[in-house]
Amino acid sequence: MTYALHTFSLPMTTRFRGITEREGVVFEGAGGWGEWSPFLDYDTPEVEPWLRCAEEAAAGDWPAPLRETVPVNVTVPAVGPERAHQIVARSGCATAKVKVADPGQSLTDDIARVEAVRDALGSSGRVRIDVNGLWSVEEAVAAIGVLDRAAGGLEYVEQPCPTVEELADVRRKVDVPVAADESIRRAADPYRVRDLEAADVAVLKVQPLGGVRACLRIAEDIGLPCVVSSALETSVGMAAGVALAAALPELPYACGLGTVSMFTADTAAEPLLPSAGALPVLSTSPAPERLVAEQALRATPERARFWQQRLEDVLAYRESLR
Ligand SMILES: O=C(O)CCC(=O)C1=CC=C[C@@H](O)[C@@H]1C(=O)O
Ligand SMILES: [Mg+2]
Repeated sequence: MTYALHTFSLPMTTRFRGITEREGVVFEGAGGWGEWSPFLDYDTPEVEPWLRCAEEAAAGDWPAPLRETVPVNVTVPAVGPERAHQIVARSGCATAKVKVADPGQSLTDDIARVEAVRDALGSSGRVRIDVNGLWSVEEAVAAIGVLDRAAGGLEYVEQPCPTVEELADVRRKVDVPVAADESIRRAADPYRVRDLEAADVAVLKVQPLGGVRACLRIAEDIGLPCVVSSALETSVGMAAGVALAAALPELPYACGLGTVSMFTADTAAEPLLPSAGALPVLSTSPAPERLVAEQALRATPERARFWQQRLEDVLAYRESLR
């Protein structure tokens, strides 16, 4: 496969995961476009499966979908309650995922955000929280009870603590279901989560786990309900997550794939944004027409060189494994 990289750099509307500018590349293959956008803090072996996901998309090698649309949650960053209310009310989604335990904020801030989200969703909506592994077991047990009451019932708590062992411990101590996200990054991780009975729900991200087909196999093997979440892809990469969600035999929860709205612009001319809380399923990724046409979306030549080097490092790493 040859790789003619188009490097993008897109400002985010709100700081998220410490990121204000999202960088990555897209390239075209025989069957469509793929996006490769591993976060900058990941090293070469870690970003190799991310490339496999992009190659699968560019080859046009996705399994047949079982549904035409995929329900998504609105993602609420660690913002104040008024802004949180506004984000949820405007989203059209019936499920909200609320970031909590953000560094520099208190449990009181989280309570206010979760209450505002419940108010915006109404009693029939679902509220889940994402801790990104920032609590100890003791903190988790105390905070989950408080936030469950503030939310009028939580659907689940995502990654309350950093380790799989701690997740298992929390899961035994609280009634709210536990979802594993950061505990599932490499291909072997989901099996550990299953074996230690550490979670009720598995969060699958197509890029870190090596693509749609790889994730389908994992989902089948671990036998846990799965939520497909984004790794903050642009629409080109988001389509791969949607393809996985569309091909999973069971999809009991809304997916975390509604994040294209967190960018000020998108690679595709028609961004993959939810309508009435759901995304359309596409047979291939949308073409990055805007990125190709608009200089403003492209990264500087220096950043483009960085991504070219990053790709060469991964290809050399693959060779070293053969
Ligand atoms: O799940 C969602 O609603 C959106 C995706 C999302 O929250 C994330 C995407 C990328 C990096 C992560 O820090 C973050 C997450 O923790 O789930
Ligand atoms: Mg998460």
